[in-house]
Amino acid sequence: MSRNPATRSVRLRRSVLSVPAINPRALEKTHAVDCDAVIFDLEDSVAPERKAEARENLRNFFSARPLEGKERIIRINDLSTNFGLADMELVIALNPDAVLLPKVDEPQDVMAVGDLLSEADAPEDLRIWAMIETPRGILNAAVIAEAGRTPGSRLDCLVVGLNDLRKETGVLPEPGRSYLVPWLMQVVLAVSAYGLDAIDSVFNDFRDEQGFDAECLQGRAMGFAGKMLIHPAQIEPANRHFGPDQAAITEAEAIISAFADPASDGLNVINAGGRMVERLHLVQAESLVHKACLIAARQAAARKTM
Ligand SMILES: CC(C)(COP(=O)(O)OP(=O)(O)OC[C@H]1O[C@@H](n2cnc3c(N)ncnc32)[C@H](O)[C@@H]1OP(=O)(O)O)[C@@H](O)C(=O)NCCC(=O)NCCSC(=O)C[C@H](O)C(=O)O
Ligand SMILES: [Mg+2]
Repeated sequence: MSRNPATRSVRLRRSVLSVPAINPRALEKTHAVDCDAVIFDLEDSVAPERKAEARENLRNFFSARPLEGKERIIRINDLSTNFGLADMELVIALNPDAVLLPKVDEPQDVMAVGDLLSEADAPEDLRIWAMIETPRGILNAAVIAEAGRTPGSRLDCLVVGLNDLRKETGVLPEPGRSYLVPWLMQVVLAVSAYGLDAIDSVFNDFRDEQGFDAECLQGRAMGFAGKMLIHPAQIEPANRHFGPDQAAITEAEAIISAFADPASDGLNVINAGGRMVERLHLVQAESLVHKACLIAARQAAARKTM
């Protein structure tokens, strides 16, 4: 059985901003910025001797006021470290939308966290995201994503981490990511096979607007749902590049109207202005228009709170 990406429930994950949990000022900024999701990082952006302080910051942040209209994800330290279990206790106490596991090598890494959540009776809608950023993680991307299909699995999203992957493999940073594209596509293929989302890696040089634009365009063309970000300046371009543009919305609406025409009743394929359009394109068009509606609703809600 194959699952068409267009039939998955549509989530907005164009811009996924990482915020070091050690930085209360940056945490506070997440209320005002227009990203779709926030990753509260307890892992690599927090020094070992400050992990407890970072957890305390997150407790204070979550208890102060709810973060409206954005997915909330906590990135923990690997369970094999001295910090992983304390991070999981915090996740269970704070009940974010998801927990992000770093350096996932194999499906068992995801299952171990799933078991901890179930033993703690964590709500079913507390999902698991997995960072794919090790050579074994790339090699196992398909079996990791497949684990998301086992009954009761909470796996929802894979996030590529190219800093770690470059460190492990020796691939050098270069525009176009030519040596990395095959591995990135392996992740996209894996999520497409098992109905998950894939988020493209961070782009470190947050002042390089042109470089960031090019990488967003590439990530979008490869099939990523969005991009992990490190700086608020990256949010607007990520939203623009990973959201449907007006031309795509107009085209999708035309496909929906063409199939709604009684003349299309009983037809699986029609001529839409000289182009073959099938019902599979209708499904894609409906999904795109739904996404556009979600974005419009978010913008309207944001205007209300201004
Ligand atoms: C990279 C930074 C350390 C730069 O910070 P800074 O020098 O403070 O930048 P600016 O002066 O331009 O900041 C302007 C204001 O914006 C706020 N800010 C900056 N970044 C963020 C953020 N991510 N979220 C919220 N707010 C942010 C600053 O506080 C300034 O505010 P104000 O002082 O009021 O003017 C910094 O951007 C940063 O720490 N970024 C995130 C780093 C991070 O999360 N790292 C972990 C994720 S990366 C990753 O996962 C790699 C992956 O694992 C892999 O292997 O590839
Ligand atoms: Mg990493």
